[in-house]
Formats: sequence, structure tokens, C-alpha cells
Amino acid sequence: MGQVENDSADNLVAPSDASKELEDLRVKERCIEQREALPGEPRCVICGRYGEYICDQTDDDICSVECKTSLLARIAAKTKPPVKAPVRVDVPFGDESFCVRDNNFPDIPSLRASQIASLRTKLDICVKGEAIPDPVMCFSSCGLPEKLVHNLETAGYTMPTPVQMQVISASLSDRSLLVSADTGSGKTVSFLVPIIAHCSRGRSEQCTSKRGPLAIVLAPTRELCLQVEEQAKVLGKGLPFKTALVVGGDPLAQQIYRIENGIELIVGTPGRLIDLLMKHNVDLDDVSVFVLDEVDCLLERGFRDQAMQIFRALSRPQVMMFSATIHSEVEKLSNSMANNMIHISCGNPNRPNKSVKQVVIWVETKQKKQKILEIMKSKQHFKPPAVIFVSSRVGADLLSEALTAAIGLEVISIHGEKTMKERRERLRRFLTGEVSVVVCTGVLGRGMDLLKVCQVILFDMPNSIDEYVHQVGRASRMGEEGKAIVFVNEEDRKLFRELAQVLKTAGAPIPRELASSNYTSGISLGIDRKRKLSSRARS
Ligand SMILES: Nc1ncnc2c1ncn2[C@@H]1O[C@H](COP(=O)(O)OP(=O)(O)OP(=O)(O)O)[C@@H](O)[C@H]1O
Repeated sequence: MGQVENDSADNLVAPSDASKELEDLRVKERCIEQREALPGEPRCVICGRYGEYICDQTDDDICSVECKTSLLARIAAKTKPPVKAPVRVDVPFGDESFCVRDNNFPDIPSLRASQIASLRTKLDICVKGEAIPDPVMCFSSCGLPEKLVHNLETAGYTMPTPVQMQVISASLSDRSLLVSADTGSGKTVSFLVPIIAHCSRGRSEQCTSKRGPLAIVLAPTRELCLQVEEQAKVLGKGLPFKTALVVGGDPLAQQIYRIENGIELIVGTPGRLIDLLMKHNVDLDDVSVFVLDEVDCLLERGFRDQAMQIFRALSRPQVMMFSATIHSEVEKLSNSMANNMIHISCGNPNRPNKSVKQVVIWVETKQKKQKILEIMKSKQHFKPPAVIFVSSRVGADLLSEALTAAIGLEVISIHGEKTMKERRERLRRFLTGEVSVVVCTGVLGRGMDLLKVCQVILFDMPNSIDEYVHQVGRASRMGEEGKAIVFVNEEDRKLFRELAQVLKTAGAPIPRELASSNYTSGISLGIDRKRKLSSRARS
């Protein structure tokens, strides 16, 4: 007789046929345990996975107990008069373990700690902190306003991504967070969903006509602010949720007028927001959520003082910080901004997204223009729409003009010296496909969701490997395959060591010149270095 296997998810022994059958017969508790539906198979009406069961009360296809619970909750919410959301209670500073439970929302069967741990491992989620809420498996199972769930579905977001699963649940319990997750993994929705839920709940409770902001999102570039505000509007449609965009280059008076008329969320760059706060009396008393998107940039560079000044103007907000690149200095600083912080990391932080193929080519500075023309003339290598990153504003203008003249295809430039109107219009033309190639400085390097782009060319290496990670990341969204062609030469030597390590980890080819450089000595880089050294030894 075969021994009965332990059915723990952590068990590494493959289950016997008999236990597999038993597993198949077991009713799936959570939707994550259910497989995807094959073509022609019934789909769960809540999450779209395989609809293995039928809900006895409604006859709908359903994948698990969790989704059945959500379905019944939805139906109950439609038939019952709207229930008042629980009152948000101000707790003493430092007591952030307090959390408001929504007793109107039915309990979801809970998983054992070992199952949660194994789920996080499968989803590539690491967490650090005390009493961390479990990840949520679908948007409809965490008590969000029904309209918000509907807006998410309409936007095509049927399932949360791993970072959203963990961040949304942690954030809904009012905890402050430091989140590092791959480029293109869906961090924006992970902070917008709790913000919108919080704002619409907050407004439905307030009896006063006063409508000062309830949340602030800071981001380092105007383009990123524009993008985040757009997405917030889409997800908050139909809810008591208005936004104000506060960025330089747009008239200040209009921004003030909008805020005075009542808004819930301000999305802005630090400089303009400080400017506005200094010149105008904006009541920030009710701001209880403060998000720093691209936090390493906001806390490391010239932005730090401004970001901290805004933070200090708020009274004990929930702080949520996000980036694909976070190092220890930012971790330390972030810990000083909130108590009982949760650290979440998803995927491969501080490294380029695995979906992007990195092709690093050694090109002398004088040859760069010739090389990029060769690439752009090759149907095999050039796959527009494409973004070309350069290091200077003048360089962006010159290169875009030279490429337009040489290949007869309109190539536009975007950088910080252009007016806001021009930057907006050019970005619109690129995003709508009117032009297919843009040359830009770092203004489009971070956070920009350039949906159809699957090729970037780093004509000039950026100043740091962190910026490299972000720029390379523009070539892939949500795991789509992309390609980054990167020009390097001796002028980039201060990054050789880290670059070689990044390429080695990704299994990408390392140019011979880089492998044999003194700057990469001591790193075992395999074949290229050995070949070069042995040919030297022969001569
Ligand atoms: N749950 C979801 N289902 C499907 N698509 C999603 C989901 N969440 C986000 N997306 C899409 O994924 C893309 C990447 O999201 P987003 O721009 O938020 O990534 P990010 O993690 O902030 O990346 P970066 O670090 O580059 O800023 C966007 O096009 C967004 O619309």
C-alpha cells in the first residue's frame, strides 16, 4: 500500500495519482487555486477562470467558494438599500495596527499561514513587517465600491496583478507601505484603487460642504503626473471622486480654481505643489493618504526637501511609496516617515524586467549616429513604435532632426525645455500612433506606460543603473516581450561593473570590450572574458 502523502502546499514530493484525484474532487476555496478556462469551457462570472461549479442560488458558472461569496455579496448589495460604510476613526499616532473591519462584507474562507506563504512564493511576493494582511485574489473580494469594481472591469483589469493583490489588501487596512516591484507590473492601479475607495467612502460620510483634498500623489515628471491623473479619472468615474493636476507649465490660477471647487485627489510634481501651497491657502487637514510614486527619485535627488516639506504639512497620513528601484538609504528614510511600515517586494527589484531582452553593443561616440541609422533602416532590427533615450535636451533635438532627414520618417523629440503644451501635444501624437519614433531625455524614462512600445534604444547610457532599469523597462508592460538596444563605450566606464553584473544575471551577452575592461575585473563573466584574455596571452 502506498503511503499517504502529506497534502501541504509546501510538500515537494509529487502527489500520487490517487491524491491527484482527491485534489481534483476537492472544492476549490480560493479563485487562485482554479486554473484558467480553456476555449469553449464555462468561465467564472466573477474572475473569468474555469467555471468548474454552478452557484446553486443563481445558476451562474463559478470557479471557487471565494467567487461564489463575491457573487452573492454583489447580488445582496444590489437588492439591499446601501449600507453606510464604517466610520473612519482617527487613532493615536503610532497605533497603526488598528484597522477598521467592514462587517458588511461577508467573510472569505481564510487560508492557513503556510498556504499564504506558499502563495506569496508562487506570486514572487516578499513581505516584511508585522501582521501583514493576506493578498486578495480578486478586486471584488475586498469590499471596494461596486462602481470601482465595474470601472476596473471596463478598463480590462479582470484579475489583480501580484503587486496589486498584496498592496491593495495592505493599503485598505490603512498601513503605510514601501513597495518595490518590476517596471510594468501594475503599481499605479495598486495605489489608485485604495485611494479611490478611501475617497469615495470619505465623501459619503462627510456632511459638510467642505471638499478639501483627501489624498496626494507626488511623481517626479509632468508626463507621469498627467498619466496617473488620467488613470485615476478613468477608475473613479461615476464616484464622488474629482482630481486636480498640479504641474509646472500649466497656469497656476486654473489649478487653484479647480481645487477651490472641491476635489478629492491632487496629483502633482513637488515643485509646483510647493509653489501652489506657498501662494495659496489650500486646506490639507483632511489629506490622509500620501503617495510617492518613483519614491527613490523623489527622496534621493533634488526633490527630497520639497517632498519632505509637503509631507510635514500633512497630519499623520498613510504613506505609500513605490518604485522598481529602492535601495537602503530610501528604506531608512521611508521608515522614518511612518510607524509599523510594511515592505513589499514583487518580482526582481533593482533589475531590468525579465521580459525585456537586453542587447548591449559597443559603439564609439562618433559612430553612434551611423549605428542607429543602420538599425532604423533594418526591417529585422527596427520595430517601431520605439523610444530613443539620449542624455541631453540639445542632443534630443539634434538627433530627432538628423533621423527625420536621413530616413524620411517623422521623428519627434520630447524634453524638459519644451513648453508644457508642446510636451503634451507631442506625447499625444506618439501615443496615438501619429508618429512612431520619439527621441527623449529621462522625462519619459520613469513610470511612463507607453503601451505599444516594445523597443527602446539607449543611444546614451543614463547616469545610473537605476535609470537604466527604468528606461529599459519602457519596452515591456505586463510581461509583454520587449527589446532594449543599448550603446556603450569607454565614456560609460563608471557603470561598467554594475552593467556587467546586470547583464550576467539576465544571461544577456556582454560585449567583449566590457568583459575585458579593468572596471569589470574580479567579476566572473564567462566566455567573452576568457576568450579575450587567452588571445592576449598568445600574443
Ligand atoms: N490588473 C491588471 N490587469 C491588466 N492590466 C493591468 C492591470 N493592472 C495594470 N495593468 C496595465 O499594466 C500596465 C503597466 O502598469 P503600470 O504603468 O502601473 O506599471 P508600473 O508597475 O507602475 O511600471 P513602472 O515601474 O514602469 O512605472 C498598464 O498598461 C496598465 O494599464
